[in-house]
Amino acid sequence: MQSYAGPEFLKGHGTENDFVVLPDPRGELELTARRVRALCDRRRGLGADGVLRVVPSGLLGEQLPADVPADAWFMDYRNADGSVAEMCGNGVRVFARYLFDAGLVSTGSVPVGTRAGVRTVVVEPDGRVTVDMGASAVRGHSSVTVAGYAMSALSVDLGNPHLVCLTGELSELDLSVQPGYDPDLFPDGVNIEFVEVLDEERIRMRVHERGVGETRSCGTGTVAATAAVVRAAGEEDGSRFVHVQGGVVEVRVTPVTSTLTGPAELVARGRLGSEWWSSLEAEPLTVSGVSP
Ligand SMILES: N[C@@H](CCC[C@H](N)C(=O)O)C(=O)O
Repeated sequence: MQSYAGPEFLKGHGTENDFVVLPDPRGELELTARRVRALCDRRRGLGADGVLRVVPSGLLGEQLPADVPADAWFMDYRNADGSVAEMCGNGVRVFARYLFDAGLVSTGSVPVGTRAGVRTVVVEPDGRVTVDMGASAVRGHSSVTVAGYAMSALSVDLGNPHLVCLTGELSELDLSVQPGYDPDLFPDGVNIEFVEVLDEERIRMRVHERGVGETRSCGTGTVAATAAVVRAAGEEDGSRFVHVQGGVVEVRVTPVTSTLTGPAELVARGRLGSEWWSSLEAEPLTVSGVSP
């Protein structure tokens, strides 16, 4: 019989970009790609776009970026396909919500370690959560193909890679398949944003995330999109409300940094089935490179 004494989990989201949060204060969880895929499976698991392991930076078991202190909490982020990513803008806001709610940090701003370096997060008086995302680095132009139609794209780095396409009406885009991109430029994959300018203050965005597929929001993607739109408008810095399928976030970009503000909620907490979790311990054998 299944006993529910496995690892603790929480479920949360930021504008419907959803995550399983796994508290791991002693750095004991063995979070394999198989376990991540099982947790994120929307039929056989809890269902999520990604997993956020909450671990002290010093216990991560990986080389830390130079600016991450060993005593900061670290967001060990994984995409739904089990791949590791450097940063997640919605994830880090949900992560900070967990730290505050669990009493692991007190009020004020909290530094969170990520593979892209430290990101500082603040809970606003209205309950929204803001993260300082650092500078958005524009790398140059490339192209993206959707259903055989090629569009020009701007490469923007937020610690993780993005290609932003400024396009028109978004509702007809079929993002159920991976859009084409230049694999020589992005050998590890890329997040791809499609952006429609609504007016001087508002943009609409859809996104195909690396390691996930189409999601209802992507925090780093909203910052990349705003950076591209502000640049196209000939501005040095600027703010936009970014309308995604899961809600609205507010983004500000300047030449030296950027901020992302929006809702971040936790909706459930529980324990994983111990037998289920243990059954996922060993990676299954792969046949011709295909994992069962
Ligand atoms: N949803 C995220 C981005 C998650 C990582 C991304 N899929 C990648 O592989 O870089 C966000 O809110 O930023």
